[in-house]
Amino acid sequence: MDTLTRTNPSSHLHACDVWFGYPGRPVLRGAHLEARAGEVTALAGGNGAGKTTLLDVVCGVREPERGEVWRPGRLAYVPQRTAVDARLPLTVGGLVATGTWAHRGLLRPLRRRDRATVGRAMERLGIVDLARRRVDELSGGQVQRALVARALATEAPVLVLDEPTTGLDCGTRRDLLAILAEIAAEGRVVLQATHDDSALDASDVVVELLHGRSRVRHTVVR
Ligand SMILES: Nc1ncnc2c1ncn2[C@@H]1O[C@H](COP(=O)(O)OP(=O)(O)OP(=O)(O)O)[C@@H](O)[C@H]1O
Repeated sequence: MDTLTRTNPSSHLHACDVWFGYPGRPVLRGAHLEARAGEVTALAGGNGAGKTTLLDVVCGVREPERGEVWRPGRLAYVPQRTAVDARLPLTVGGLVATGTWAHRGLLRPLRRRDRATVGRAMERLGIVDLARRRVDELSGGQVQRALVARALATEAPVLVLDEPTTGLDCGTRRDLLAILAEIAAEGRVVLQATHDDSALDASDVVVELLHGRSRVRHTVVR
């Protein structure tokens, strides 16, 4: 079998020689990606380069035609905000609480521990005051923060985000990037696909996708 997906005994997320295409459209042609615990890794590349496709493969949403993917345990995926149906009939608190389903099981009531996890995630993203607001009444930046809080509430060791800063104002973008750096510093893997220069600058490692292959563009030594 050419394709292999494994749980990584180390704390790194790793994709090796990944091939994937849509019908009649090859996209990934031997892409490699490594994202280490404790670092923010950015996946860069022009429109249509295959960033979302590679994230989908890395997260297990799409099965590669060839290649290997290792994941260090559970993973939380924040898709592009525009790919999320913001007409969700949910409050912000309800949305963030769905992040705890992995611990408590679908439709089981929130335990005290789950409520504390949800509260901490909302506090961290500065959205406690939005807890009772409906998601479909929020601005784009507020939805983005709620989605990241939901991912944090999963307590997964790996956080994968697709263009998390797109459409955010300067201050919100800066705050979100600082939060991602803090999350990585706690020993988690943070991987973000991005076009945003400030997000690239704030990342420890930048991997660029070009013609379906990837190369490390730079590693920032802090
Ligand atoms: N569901 C799909 N079916 C067919 N082709 C697709 C599908 N999704 C993406 N593609 C194509 O695959 C290629 C890579 O798309 P992908 O969304 O992965 O790129 P990207 O780097 O994330 O782009 P962007 O920066 O514009 O979001 C593009 O040519 C796109 O048109």
